[in-house]
Amino acid sequence: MPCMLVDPSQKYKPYTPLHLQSRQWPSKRSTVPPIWLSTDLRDGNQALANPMTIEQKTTFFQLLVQCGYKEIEVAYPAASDTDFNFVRGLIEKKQVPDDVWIQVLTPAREDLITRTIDSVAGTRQAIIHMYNATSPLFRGVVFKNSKEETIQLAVEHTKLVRRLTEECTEKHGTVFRYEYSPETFSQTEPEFSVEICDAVKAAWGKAGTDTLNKIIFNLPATVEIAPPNHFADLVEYFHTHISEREKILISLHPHNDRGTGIAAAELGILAGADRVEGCLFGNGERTGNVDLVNLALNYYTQGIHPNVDFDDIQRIIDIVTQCNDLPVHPRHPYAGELVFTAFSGSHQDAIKKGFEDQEKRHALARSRGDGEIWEMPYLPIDPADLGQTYEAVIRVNSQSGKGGIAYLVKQYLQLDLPRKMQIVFYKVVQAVADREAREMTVDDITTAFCEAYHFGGSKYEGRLALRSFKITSVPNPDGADEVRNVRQFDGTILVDGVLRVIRGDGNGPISALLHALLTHLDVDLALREYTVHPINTEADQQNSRAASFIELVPANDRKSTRSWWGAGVDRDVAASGLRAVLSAVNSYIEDRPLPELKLSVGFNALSGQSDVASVILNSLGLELPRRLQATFFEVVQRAAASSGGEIAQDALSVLFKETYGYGLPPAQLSLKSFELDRVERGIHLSGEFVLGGKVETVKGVGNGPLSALLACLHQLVEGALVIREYSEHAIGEGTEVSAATYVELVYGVTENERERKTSGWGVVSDTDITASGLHAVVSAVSRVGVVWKAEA
Ligand SMILES: CC(=O)SCCNC(=O)CCNC(=O)[C@H](O)C(C)(C)COP(=O)(O)OP(=O)(O)OC[C@H]1O[C@@H](n2cnc3c(N)ncnc32)[C@H](O)[C@@H]1OP(=O)(O)O
Ligand SMILES: CC(C)C(=O)C(=O)O
Repeated sequence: MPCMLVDPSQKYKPYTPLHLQSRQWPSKRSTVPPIWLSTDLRDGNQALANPMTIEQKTTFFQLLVQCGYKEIEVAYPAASDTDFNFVRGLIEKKQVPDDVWIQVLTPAREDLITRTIDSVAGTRQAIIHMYNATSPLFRGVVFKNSKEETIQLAVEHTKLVRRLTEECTEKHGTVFRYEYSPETFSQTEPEFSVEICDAVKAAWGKAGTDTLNKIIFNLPATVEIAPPNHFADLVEYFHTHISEREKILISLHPHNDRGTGIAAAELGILAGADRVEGCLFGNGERTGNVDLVNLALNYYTQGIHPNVDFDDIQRIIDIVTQCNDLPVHPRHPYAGELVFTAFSGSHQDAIKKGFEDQEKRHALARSRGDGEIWEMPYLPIDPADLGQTYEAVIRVNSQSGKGGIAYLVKQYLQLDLPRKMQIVFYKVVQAVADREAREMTVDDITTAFCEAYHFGGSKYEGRLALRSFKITSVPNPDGADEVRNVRQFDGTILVDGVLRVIRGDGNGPISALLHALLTHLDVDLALREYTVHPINTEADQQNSRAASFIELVPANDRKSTRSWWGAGVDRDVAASGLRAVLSAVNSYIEDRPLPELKLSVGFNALSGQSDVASVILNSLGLELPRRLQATFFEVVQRAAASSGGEIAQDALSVLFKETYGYGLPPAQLSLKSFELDRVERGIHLSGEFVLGGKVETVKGVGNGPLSALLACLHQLVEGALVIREYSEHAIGEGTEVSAATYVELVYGVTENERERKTSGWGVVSDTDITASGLHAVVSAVSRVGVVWKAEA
């Protein structure tokens, strides 16, 4: 059986509109906040299944004071000992700040008025609030009173309030103000509301024009029975018809039966009200009292400070809910846990764009000394103003789009993804969201990003990872201008856990790396899009880094619909681009096998040199400089030719050691010990050299240790020794670290009147970097065929 009536007019009467002549409120604006009264501890409390304990009421009272409420209805003291004792406790424990007025409610009954006034005796200042219902239904059904009897009830008891408060002032010094509520105002004939309030004012007899002497007429929408415009009409009627308006504060007390309590209050204020009574988050009878937080923040978002603070709204929610045991709805205006959250794609996209635009707008405004105006799609207030973070602003589920996901990547990884990459990554997240059928947390999204793009450290490294690299600029072989110089990439990358030395040329670092990947790993990709942005520049110049994003396509199909994106971050811009390339290449290669090292004679010289260098790197930890790679490669080729065209990896490191005496006992000449001293002309070196088993002490001066050593050596050899190339790098980590040094020596000597020039390498590693360099030079001397002075 259906419950709802086919014709509800048979059961429900519509409200009676008020034909207000030339109403003013529709075209007014509210530019100052009203006086606030919190009735949480009275109207809010009386609506709870379990009214608050004294302890809870005290906590709540302190919170209201902290928020800045200056008028607080603390109880219906005649209702219970708890309420009475709570009021006494506040007073006796001096918990009421001097600038706060406590208010207490009483019906128009002598015994209850007496007890109510007794409850506040001795406090510095209090508002006595008396009410009686005035509408026809209450007059007829509840009180069975005529209009005159209703007025008489109010008038007589107002006189009683006056007498008792005056006695109390005399006895205890308490200052009183008086508030009268024609309860059920919203259902009372407007003329009768005015008539009874005029009579109450006359009975009170001492309303004045100073704010503190004004009588407060509180107009409740005890039950909200009509749209808010009707309520505004009733208020404007009262405002324009009550006598001595200047001696009156019009207060509103909206309830929310139709869900328009906020609107009723706002329109009522336009219609002439000065004050609003309500509760935090709208607690109160039935659907609640008007929500003071909502109302105040509506002012705030108009640029008007409401004179109350909700700096840490979560703390306020926590205290309120602990006290009244009522949850705040997740969609509650300003306060719900979801109100600053967008799940849907188009909202997220707009918010992301809004933040980006606002950042620029605010920077410009700051530079001009202008205000930083908040203008944000879908967010009428800055969550930060309420102590909320932006963390929850964007949350991702199956309704979300690329914009929201990109926002989170930007927030949490500081990466501003290019639009096309956003679309690609969106599909990655969507796939996870669909698979898991749940909301994606920030952690899910950042992890998905790190996994997809092998981003964020060794945990997410792909099959290829950059270890070290050098970019050198060499003149263009065509002899073109400097700008068009060729860039050479020499680097070490980890390939499936094995170090590989790779090298390539291009017109920039990225194309040089792509060339190296083609040469060594058969990866034939070209660059289609490349963007880079700084990270952290403003906040922390020291730690600023570059983020690069790269799209690669098959080299032979630049318009390909298939492409691979990569991201890389590094302090060095070039390195960030190179990391991004490897990130994209990792996606491209997936599980496919990669070419192995080629150690057979006749193979491509470029990859051959690097492959040989890779073996030396993996076996001995030495990163050979490019010229040494070339020299040693020739040695390897000769050795391989004489052993059937191939050379084993083990044999290769033995060959290297033998060729350069690396790690072997010194040959002809060695440096047994040395001392370095700073002298006026530079560095003085005194060395004990062992030459052909004989120890000789030789001294030399140079502008550094190496030139001082050469000065010593020139005392032992005929001709001249010149260092052509010198490089070094660390081997190992932490306390195990040592230095590897590579020195290429050129030796020139005149023999039989003809000049002979030879060159040779010395390679040494030592825990002392200076010793490593000196020993490398001495080692090289043994490989350039010097003529010893003794021999000459
Ligand atoms: C719209 C509002 O929120 S108004 C505030 C409502 N809040 C509360 O009622 C909470 C506190 N109330 C109470 O604890 C109790 O109702 C008390 C202590 C005030 C009175 O309790 P009781 O004496 O048992 O009376 P009861 O609760 O039945 O109240 C109804 C009586 O008060 C009368 N009454 C109701 N409102 C008023 C009023 N504003 N002025 C005078 N009399 C009133 C009723 O006509 C009825 O009288 P009757 O017994 O002669 O028929
Ligand atoms: C006592 C009055 C103001 C009241 O609480 C109401 O009408 O809701």
